[in-house]
Amino acid sequence: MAPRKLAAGNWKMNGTLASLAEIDALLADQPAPGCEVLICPPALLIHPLAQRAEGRILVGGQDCHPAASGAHTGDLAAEQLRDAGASHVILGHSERRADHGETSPQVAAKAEAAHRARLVAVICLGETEAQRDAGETLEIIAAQLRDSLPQGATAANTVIAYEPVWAIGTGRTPTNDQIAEVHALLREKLVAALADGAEMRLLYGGSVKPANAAEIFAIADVDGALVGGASLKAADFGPIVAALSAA
Ligand SMILES: O=C[C@H](O)COP(=O)(O)O
Repeated sequence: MAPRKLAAGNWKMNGTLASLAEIDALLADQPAPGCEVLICPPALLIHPLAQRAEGRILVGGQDCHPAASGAHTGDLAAEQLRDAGASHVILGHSERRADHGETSPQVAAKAEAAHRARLVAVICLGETEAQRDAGETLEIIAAQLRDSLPQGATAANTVIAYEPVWAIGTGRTPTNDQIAEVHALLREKLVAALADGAEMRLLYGGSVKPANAAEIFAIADVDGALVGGASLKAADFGPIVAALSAA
């Protein structure tokens, strides 16, 4: 069974080679954290980060193409991420759904490609503010989960991240009850759909900071976080990793 707790950092389109010093600082402060730590940097930094981390943290991509190779200018195959040192790949982030028009069936196809390359797929779901205001959150999340989950998903090869679009990079977070409600729905749907659905890890993402991490990690069925802005600096991500280790 996969270790339960996962602190994942999504650097998005931020960072250069010099930024890898933040990982040195993180590991110097917490050489053996009590949870898995995953950093998903821009693709160009996957290989140098994996070499530098020497297995002490996990490294992931932020997207992959559904095909294993071919004429797809500018895209990256899951096999190439794996070859560079990645073990995970984030898929279906709301920024890719918005910026690149990714649909849930496309996310499922990418996740199947990730699994073929032996990558763990971190599949992101989340409602917009308008959808929440309209009372559609649970319906939207259920539909995204149903359509984004690939054939062959297991607790070992797939992680689900709930990221309300309106909480990403805004400093706003849902209430604990709102997070608990969505995670309970995800758990119920996963248990119904998969033999090991009770074990699949559910991350919360959206304005997770050192100040709110412990409170969020205490919520039922929150097995970790997908952290954006606060994953860029060891001074911010370190306390989040520590809070999850202690949860
Ligand atoms: O993938 C990470 C999420 O988009 C959260 O980003 P944030 O922590 O900057 O709000």
